[in-house]
Amino acid sequence: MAHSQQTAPFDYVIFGATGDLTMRKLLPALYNQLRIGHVPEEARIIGTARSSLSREDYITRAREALETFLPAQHRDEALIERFLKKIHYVTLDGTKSDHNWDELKAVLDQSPADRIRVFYYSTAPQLFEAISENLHRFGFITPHSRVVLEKPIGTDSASARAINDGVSRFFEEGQIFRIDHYLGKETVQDIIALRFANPLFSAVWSAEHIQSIQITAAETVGVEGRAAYYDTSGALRDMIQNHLLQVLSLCAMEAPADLEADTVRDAKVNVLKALRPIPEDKVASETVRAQYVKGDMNGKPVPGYLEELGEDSHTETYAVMRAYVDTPRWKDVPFYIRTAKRSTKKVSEVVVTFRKSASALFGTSAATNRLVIRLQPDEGFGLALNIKNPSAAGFELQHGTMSGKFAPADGSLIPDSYERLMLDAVRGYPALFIRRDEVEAAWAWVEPTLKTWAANKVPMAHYAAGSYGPEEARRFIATTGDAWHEDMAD
Ligand SMILES: NC(=O)C1=CN([C@@H]2O[C@H](COP(=O)(O)OP(=O)(O)OC[C@H]3O[C@@H](n4cnc5c(N)ncnc54)[C@H](OP(=O)(O)O)[C@@H]3O)[C@@H](O)[C@H]2O)C=CC1
Ligand SMILES: O=C1O[C@H](COP(=O)(O)O)[C@@H](O)[C@H](O)[C@H]1O
Repeated sequence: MAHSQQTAPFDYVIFGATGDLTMRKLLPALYNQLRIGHVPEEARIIGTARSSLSREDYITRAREALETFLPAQHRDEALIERFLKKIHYVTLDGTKSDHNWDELKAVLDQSPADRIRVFYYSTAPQLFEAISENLHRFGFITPHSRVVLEKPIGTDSASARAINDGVSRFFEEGQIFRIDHYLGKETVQDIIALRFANPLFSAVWSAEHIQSIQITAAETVGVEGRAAYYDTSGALRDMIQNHLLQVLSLCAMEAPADLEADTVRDAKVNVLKALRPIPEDKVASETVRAQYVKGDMNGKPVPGYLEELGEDSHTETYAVMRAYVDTPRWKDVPFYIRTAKRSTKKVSEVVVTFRKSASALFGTSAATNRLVIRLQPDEGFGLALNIKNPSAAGFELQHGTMSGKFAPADGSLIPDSYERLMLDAVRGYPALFIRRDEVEAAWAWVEPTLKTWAANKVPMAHYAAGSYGPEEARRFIATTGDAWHEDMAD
């Protein structure tokens, strides 16, 4: 995935520029890239939304966002001023052809015709086709244009196909960049480095040596201000269909011949297509869904999901699925995929449990080797090993852990995933974006579970906010002889 850090001058046109995502992630990401010298002087950011705002009004909001969301060590008043000068704002309803497109044209026409244009759709996906159609109608889509699509790409296979078809009427697949911000995480890319740059792991990365793999993304937050979206989505659609299946495909893919975008994406989609289907009559035994009820977080009482929502709901805030990748490499190895809101602690990690040593030398005293790839926070890895207990009189084993940090060599902070992704879209570098067939294969696999859950054929379990999850999940993983990482001895 080596590529140049240099970026040509660009115009970044953000639809949804007044929204939460733009303020919290997109503007800080572009600022940081300017700070480290990856944004050329000519680059401009053109925010658009329906809200009627002057450029000054918008810049005031953008300044507040940077002051709120930039890490303190990155804030630099002079640089913030330089960044804000790049920003324009056009009041525009992207779905209406009789709106303010002339004003957007006037701003874009100030740049040369071959200027790279990135259209970032930070809006609900139902708007994507209409915005694309208007961009086409008014001649904004040039050969140097790309479009970035925010998640969710649909709520099931049919709606994902409709969104993809809608955008594809106006953009070539090579111009479409579907965001999965987990792929922009440096630590997620570390899965590739650990697996393929270390013979230590590549030699044992198969069913012969691996007993199971757990992939967890747990959060302490609830649904915050996004209840309206979340309640129509739920944990499976929000986290598993996209982020966690991407992590799974990086863990399970065959070695790609090179790190070109399509070679890696081919390898990933092969995994998604090899996922053993979970038919509707198996959903109850292969998945767990749950909702948090009131509990305690850091000693403070927090309400349950239904109380936060203010109404009844069958939306899950916790989801577990057991996946099998039906390839010779992964014969019958369970992959446990788990996500939770209002969990005990925030942690995203991959836990690889190796099979027990076959050597008779130490009897049953040798523990299993375990590799923990900590995606966030405390980014790094730990490898649990058996070593000799030096204080024992005879020959006794004890557990030792070899660990390392995923940290930039120059001591700087790990960049936020949006920094890498937003600039990769400018560079036209799609390796860390999801191809259409990946999105659709992922929906196809989760769909029977979604349907079965929607029909309430699987009981909704409950867990206290601030806990690791429901008791049902503990019983579930034990049925295949495993335990969750937090319940393990080491
Ligand atoms: N927030 C987050 O952390 C994440 C968000 N996402 C996704 O990103 C997208 C945006 O999320 P978020 O920022 O939270 O949502 P918000 O509701 O905060 O923002 C939506 C934005 O879209 C604009 N908008 C709505 N309708 C139109 C229209 N017809 N034409 C132009 N602009 C329009 C709104 O402005 P106005 O009303 O002024 O038009 C606003 O700027 C969603 O699809 C979300 O699922 C994905 C991952 C994380
Ligand atoms: O896409 C989403 O991701 C976040 C979690 O992202 P992370 O980088 O903090 O792990 C999640 O909170 C949100 O619900 C979901 O839409």
